[in-house]
Amino acid sequence: MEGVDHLASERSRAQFDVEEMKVVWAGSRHALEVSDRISRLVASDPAFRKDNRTSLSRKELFKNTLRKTAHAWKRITELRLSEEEASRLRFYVDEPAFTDLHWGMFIPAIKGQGTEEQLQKWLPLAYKMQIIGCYAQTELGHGSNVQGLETTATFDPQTDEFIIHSPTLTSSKWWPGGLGKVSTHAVIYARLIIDGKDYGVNGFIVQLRSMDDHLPLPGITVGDIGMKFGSGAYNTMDNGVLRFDHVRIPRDQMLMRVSQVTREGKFVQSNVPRQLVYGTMVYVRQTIVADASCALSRAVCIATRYSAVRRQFGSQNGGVETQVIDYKTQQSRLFPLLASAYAFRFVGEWLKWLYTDVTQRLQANDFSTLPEAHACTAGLKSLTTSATADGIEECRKLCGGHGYLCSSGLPELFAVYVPACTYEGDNIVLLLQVARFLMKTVSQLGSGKKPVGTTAYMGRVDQLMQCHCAVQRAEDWLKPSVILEAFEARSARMSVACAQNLTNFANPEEGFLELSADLTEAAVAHCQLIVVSKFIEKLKQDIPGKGVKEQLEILCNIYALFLLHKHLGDFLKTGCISPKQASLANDQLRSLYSQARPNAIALVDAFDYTDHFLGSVLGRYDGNVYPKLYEEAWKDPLNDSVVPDGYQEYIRPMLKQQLRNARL
Ligand SMILES: CCCCCCCC/C=C\CCC/C=C/C(=O)SCCNC(=O)CCNC(=O)[C@H](O)C(C)(C)COP(=O)(O)OP(=O)(O)OC[C@H]1O[C@@H](n2cnc3c(N)ncnc32)[C@H](O)[C@@H]1OP(=O)(O)O
Ligand SMILES: Cc1cc2nc3c(=O)[nH]c(=O)nc-3n(C[C@H](O)[C@H](O)[C@H](O)COP(=O)(O)OP(=O)(O)OC[C@H]3O[C@@H](n4cnc5c(N)ncnc54)[C@H](O)[C@@H]3O)c2cc1C
Repeated sequence: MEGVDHLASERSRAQFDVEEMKVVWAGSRHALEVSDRISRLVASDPAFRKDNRTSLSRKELFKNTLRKTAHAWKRITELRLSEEEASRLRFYVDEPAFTDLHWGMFIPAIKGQGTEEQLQKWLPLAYKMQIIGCYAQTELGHGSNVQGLETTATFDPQTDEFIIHSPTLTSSKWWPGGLGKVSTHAVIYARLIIDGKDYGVNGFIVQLRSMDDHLPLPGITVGDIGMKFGSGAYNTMDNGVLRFDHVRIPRDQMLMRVSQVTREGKFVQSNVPRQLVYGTMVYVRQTIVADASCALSRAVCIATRYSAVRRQFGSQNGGVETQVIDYKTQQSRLFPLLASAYAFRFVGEWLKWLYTDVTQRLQANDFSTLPEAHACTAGLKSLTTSATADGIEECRKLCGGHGYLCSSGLPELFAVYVPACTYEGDNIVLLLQVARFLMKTVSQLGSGKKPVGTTAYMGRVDQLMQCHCAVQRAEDWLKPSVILEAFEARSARMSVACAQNLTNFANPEEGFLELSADLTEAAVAHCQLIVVSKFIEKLKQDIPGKGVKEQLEILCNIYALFLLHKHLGDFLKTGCISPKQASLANDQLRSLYSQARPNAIALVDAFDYTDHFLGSVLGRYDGNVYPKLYEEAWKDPLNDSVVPDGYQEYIRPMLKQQLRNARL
């Protein structure tokens, strides 16, 4: 029935103030106001319609994206939206586009690695979109191994230029989003060669296309790399291929904050660490963690609403059947994902703070927290994107058969999201970076250098190697100190075990390769500890609103105990908890699911997603699923005609043949 809220009774069961929870989710009252206003603006604009994406051809899809991005830019300028509002608008338009890379990587790369003069020259053009840029680092032959990039930038002292060249097929730039068909400029990464000497990989601004007719400039070959996973999905993006044939750029187009090349061709290293060349990746990894909570919460919102609408079995005396959300198995799959969405939100907030802090320190030439910022952004990007990709797929299964329909919104969400496990650093490669950081931390424990920040707990390693979990009753698992100690002990013991195993190898690098699977598990344990501890820290804040803090406490405990249950092997093997304590944790978890149940719909309402953004018949706010699913099916282009195209050509002759055979 149109206009009826089928989930009203669910909403009336909520034991907390949903409006206040919306503020917590958004981060502040101001952020909620902006987000709410902009999401409605997008939802009410027919130009941002997105329900036809899966039936468009690649060319139509791409042109449609160009139209939407142009319209979005028009609205941003007409309404004089602030940077915050404009970024929310792009978010709610919900279509991967070249603008993500222009605003998300090209501009940050110039900001982070350019000199003051370079910022003055390039940023105004980029901010007004008078140039459009992308981030061209990865090549056909190398992505993870940035030091293995082959593109060269050779300094020519005669002309005061760099000659950018792709010496091999594998040196072709491959993957950069926005490169294939749109970008006029790119920040490219190439080996700096002066007088035959290789100074490693640096960033350069290169113009790719003519500002008059958009044709590639001389010496440049550029195009799209082809269709990607899923229909619609990430195919709105023109991931590209790019080759240079001795393309000349002025010397001042090398990004020179980290190192400089003088007019005489002298290489000068600033007093900033070389790793700052990788700075844009640190920035983007941090935004990807925040984005993980958005993608996961979206899938969870769909699966939770649908689980409350869907009924199967359990009818007594002809009464209504059981809502599938009331099955404990459904709860044990769904509620940890709901809790994870909140956990990732808060760790994302914290990571943003850490990033801002490290940026301010870098400006004051304090580089001391850079290794930790790198380890945290790399590790949390890996942890949250892997969990989110798996979580979206689990939500699809939680919706049964209907979850497999594009109209559920889940297949496209999954297809758009999964590459997050690969881009901005393959998730395993990033965990190995965390593992290196942990092994370094452990190796320095006796040296008097006290671990700080997220590894501060390692400073109590002696105690953590000995401690015994104090849990005697299931309720003991609700104490934050008990949870923290278990996670700290598990992480410390796994790292120490790896460090000890490494000493069995004469060559530490060989040992690192041999033990790399164990090392990634230690890294995961450390990253999960960070997420759990940041959730617990969040709960120490003053959180207004009836019942809001209580609900968050329930979710925090679900998140921690679910992880404990999932990684029981780690906790038992390291002797952090006993089998009896593991079973008490499981009892507590079941009880927490029951406490979360009446609040589940309100907890997903707190994400404040419009139906337009969710793009899901199953996740509709009003729960009016069946008539809309039915309606949606008839909109499929296959249903444009009753008898399909191809009947005369293929079906009819086959049927006739069968008829003839039968008569024989
Ligand atoms: C609508 C919502 C929008 C949300 C957000 C939108 C933004 C757009 C988002 C998505 C669109 C997709 C865009 C995708 C873009 C890309 O994929 S760009 C390409 C990204 N590529 C990678 O991530 C490559 C991964 N590889 C690396 O990062 C590195 O090469 C490496 C794996 C770290 C290894 O590097 P290397 O071999 O050079 O280094 P090591 O020898 O291991 O380490 C040397 C020391 O340096 C330290 N280090 C390494 N990296 C960093 C860093 N980034 N910062 C600081 N320090 C770093 C490392 O720890 C070593 O330190 P040590 O010597 O003290 O041990
Ligand atoms: C949708 C999408 C958008 C992208 N956008 C951009 C962009 O805008 N700009 C850009 O420059 N790039 C972009 N990329 C490229 C992306 O950053 C790389 O694909 C990514 O960094 C992974 O590198 P790779 O492809 O070389 O993987 P590989 O490193 O070749 O990975 C292959 C396998 O090898 C494993 N492996 C690799 N090294 C190790 C190791 N040391 N130890 C153990 N296992 C290892 C990995 O775990 C993986 O299983 C994009 C990629 C995708 C999919």
